[in-house]
Amino acid sequence: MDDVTRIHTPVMLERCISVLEPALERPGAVLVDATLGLGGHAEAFLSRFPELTLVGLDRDLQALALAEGRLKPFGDRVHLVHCVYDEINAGLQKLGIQAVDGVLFDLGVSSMQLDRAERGFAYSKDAPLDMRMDQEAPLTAEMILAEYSEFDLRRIFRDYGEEKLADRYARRIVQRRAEQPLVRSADLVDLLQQATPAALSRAGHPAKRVFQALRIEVNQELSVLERAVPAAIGALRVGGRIVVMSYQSLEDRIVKRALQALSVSTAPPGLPVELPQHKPELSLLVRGAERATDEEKAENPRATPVRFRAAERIRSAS
Ligand SMILES: C[S@@+](CC[C@H](N)C(=O)[O-])C[C@H]1O[C@@H](n2cnc3c(N)ncnc32)[C@H](O)[C@@H]1O
Repeated sequence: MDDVTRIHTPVMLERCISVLEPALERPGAVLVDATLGLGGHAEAFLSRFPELTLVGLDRDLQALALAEGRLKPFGDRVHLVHCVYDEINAGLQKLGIQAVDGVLFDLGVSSMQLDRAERGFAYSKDAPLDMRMDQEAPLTAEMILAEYSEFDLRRIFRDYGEEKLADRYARRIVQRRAEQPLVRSADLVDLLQQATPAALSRAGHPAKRVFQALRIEVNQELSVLERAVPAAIGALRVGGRIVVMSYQSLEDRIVKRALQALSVSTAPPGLPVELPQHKPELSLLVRGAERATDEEKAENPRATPVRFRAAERIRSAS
């Protein structure tokens, strides 16, 4: 087993188990781990529910290879699929599975992706500007920095990084690439540090938000998530449950909207009562977004920003 799988502690594991448990006790239950990563959550679920079948999705081939080794002891109870999670239904169809009892999303990058410098996700490690979760995907961070217009760079830094200095950083990148391309993360970090006024350099690392924005753009994370949550809900049988853990507000906003949209009656107010009403398909299991306990945050700093949302499917699509 690779070292990275041994040191990884799954975020809010006991909470995930307690929320999904009522749905997974059914004989023949199927859980989709839509963000398999290193298989930490998956391994715990397979151990806790001896009859459970697990379908693990990931767009990262290295993650799938590591998880495959870790989950080998569970034999044919495990099915791994290399795909983007909005392709959940195609993945299930290939396996001949019509509906599932639970879906778990633990969004973002894995500790392995951050730790392996060559993947280019960490601004603290010099590496090629890659940032692809799927090593077969066509777009890298280097290509974005070389090819996007100043307007588009500013837009992604502002919209995906919530970066106040988006204008300044986009302008500097365009000036710099006219002389020399940006190919390594250290080149970009240097440029951002030099472009940050001293008064602002105390408000966190200047590269943090730009790296987040580039990663989101490279992997089209937000548009994929917008499609994936409704698709996952569509795959749940009635009584099935979904848990989503997000690590930044842009993702959490998408998850919140997707769950809320299906948990309220969608009939516009003021319509005569005899008209057919769209009844809610989901019941929210958590009020707002739950956070990790102080104890868990102290033990596992990755849990600090997590926002946990969950819902149960109470009706099939109308
Ligand atoms: C935070 S890690 C999951 C860790 C996992 N829960 C564990 O306990 O080991 C997130 C994983 O989701 C994968 N991922 C992120 N976005 C994805 C997407 N759109 N489709 C498929 N996998 C995705 C990443 O490649 C990464 O391996």
